[in-house]
Order: sequence, then C-alpha cells, then structure tokens
Amino acid sequence: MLKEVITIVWLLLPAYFANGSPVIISKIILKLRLKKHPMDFGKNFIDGKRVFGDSKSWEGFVGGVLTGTLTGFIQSIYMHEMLAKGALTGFVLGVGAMLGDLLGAFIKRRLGLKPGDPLPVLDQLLFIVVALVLASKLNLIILSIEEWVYAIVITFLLHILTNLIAYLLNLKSVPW
Ligand SMILES: CC(C)=CCC/C(C)=C/CC/C(C)=C/CC/C(C)=C/COC[C@@H](COP(=O)(O)O)OC/C=C(\C)CC/C=C(\C)CC/C=C(\C)CCC=C(C)C
Ligand SMILES: Nc1ccn([C@@H]2O[C@H](COP(=O)(O)OP(=O)(O)OP(=O)(O)O)[C@@H](O)[C@H]2O)c(=O)n1
Ligand SMILES: [Mg+2]
Repeated sequence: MLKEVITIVWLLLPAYFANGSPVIISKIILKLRLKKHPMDFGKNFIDGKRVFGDSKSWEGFVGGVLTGTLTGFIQSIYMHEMLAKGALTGFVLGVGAMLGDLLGAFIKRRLGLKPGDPLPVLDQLLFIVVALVLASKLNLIILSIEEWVYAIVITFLLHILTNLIAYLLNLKSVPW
C-alpha cells in the first residue's frame, strides 16, 4: 500500500509542484510590488462575468509550467533516466495542471463564484485529472484503474492538507 502511494506521488510530483507554485510565485510578485497580468486580460465572457478572474495570471501559469518541467527534469537526473523525457513529462503534467486549474476557474466564474470561493471536489481534483488525461493521451503516463483511484484519493487529501498549510503560512487568504 505505502509503496503504491509513494510511486503515485512520485509520478504526479511535477503536477503537484506546478499546481502549488503559483501560490508562492504570486506572493513573491506581491512582495516585489510587481504587477500580475490576468490571463483573461480583464475581459468578460458573454455572460457578463470575467472569463477567469484576477486569480489566474500569466505569471502563475508560466511559473507553474516551468516548475513542473524543472521537477520532471530533476526527477530524471535522480532516476538516471533520459533528461529530455523527464523534462517533457514534467512539462506536460505542468501544462495539464495549469489548464485544469484554468478550466476550474472558468467554470467557477460561470457559476457566479468569486475568485477564492470554494467549489469542493473540482478545486481539489480538476488539475490532476486534466494533467493525467493529457499525459496519457501523449503516452507519457498510463495509469491502471487502481492507480487512478490512488491518484484521486491521494491528491484530494494532499490538496486539503497543503492548502491548510498555505493558509497557516499566510500564503493564501482561504484554507482551500
Ligand atoms: C510529497 C509528499 C509525499 C508529501 C508532501 C506532504 C506535504 C504536506 C508537503 C507540503 C508541501 C508544501 C511545501 C506546502 C507549503 C504550502 C503551499 C505553498 C502549498 C501550495 O499551495 C496549495 C495548493 C494550491 O492549490 P490550488 O491553487 O489548486 O488551490 O497547492 C496544492 C498542491 C497539491 C495538491 C499537491 C501537493 C503539493 C506538494 C506535494 C508540494 C507543493 C510544492 C510547492 C508549494 C513548491 C512550489 C515550488 C516553487 C518553485 C515555488
Ligand atoms: N494561473 C494562476 C493560478 C493561481 N494563481 C495564484 O494562486 C492563487 C491560488 O490559486 P487557486 O486556489 O487556484 O485560485 P483561487 O484564488 O482559489 O481562485 P479561483 O476561484 O479562480 O480558483 C491565486 O489566488 C493566484 O494568486 C495565479 O496567479 N495564476
Ligand atoms: Mg482555489
């Protein structure tokens, strides 16, 4: 059981770090009094609400993808595997995580939820589902049904834990 958990967390680590990094990157940008650039350029969707909202910035997205890529690259050094494959897998998991997060924000805005409002399950899981679907479509990571179940349960629990930590560390204004 523990072996499976560690294997899955190791596999998903680029997506985890990609998803967690915008929180830290945002804090750094704020501390440096720099400006974040919203991915929707401040525009509204046809329903008159913001497309994604100010919570989705280009800096966070690019930072997340770079963090995922770097994580995959470092993993392949540690595992003495092909560096290019590790970086590519990290890049794909990073892009998938950021796209999943973006899709979540799009859905939440359509539902009239403000940035930071909770949407349980979607908040915790959409990023990893999109990352894994993208990685499997590109034949980089193919999980069995059992591994999918592990991935969903572990991510759900880790997301709650890390968001609580981020809140306690004053990195997020909400613990979710
Ligand atoms: C890896 C294993 C087996 C266990 C990890 C146990 C654990 C609790 C690690 C703590 C990770 C950590 C450093 C937390 C600090 C708080 C923090 C900054 C969390 C990130 O933000 C929370 C959340 C944002 O999600 P949301 O935008 O969707 O609301 O991120 C959720 C993250 C996950 C679900 C995956 C778990 C995350 C990790 C294991 C590591 C997170 C890594 C970082 C935050 C470092 C980012 C690196 C750079 C370069 C800034
Ligand atoms: N592409 C991204 C993703 C996240 N973030 C930063 O990371 C924080 C936490 O991300 P998340 O929890 O996904 O956003 P929420 O604040 O919950 O907003 P939303 O309801 O849109 O998910 C965001 O507030 C934002 O400061 C960012 O700048 N750019
Ligand atoms: Mg959130």
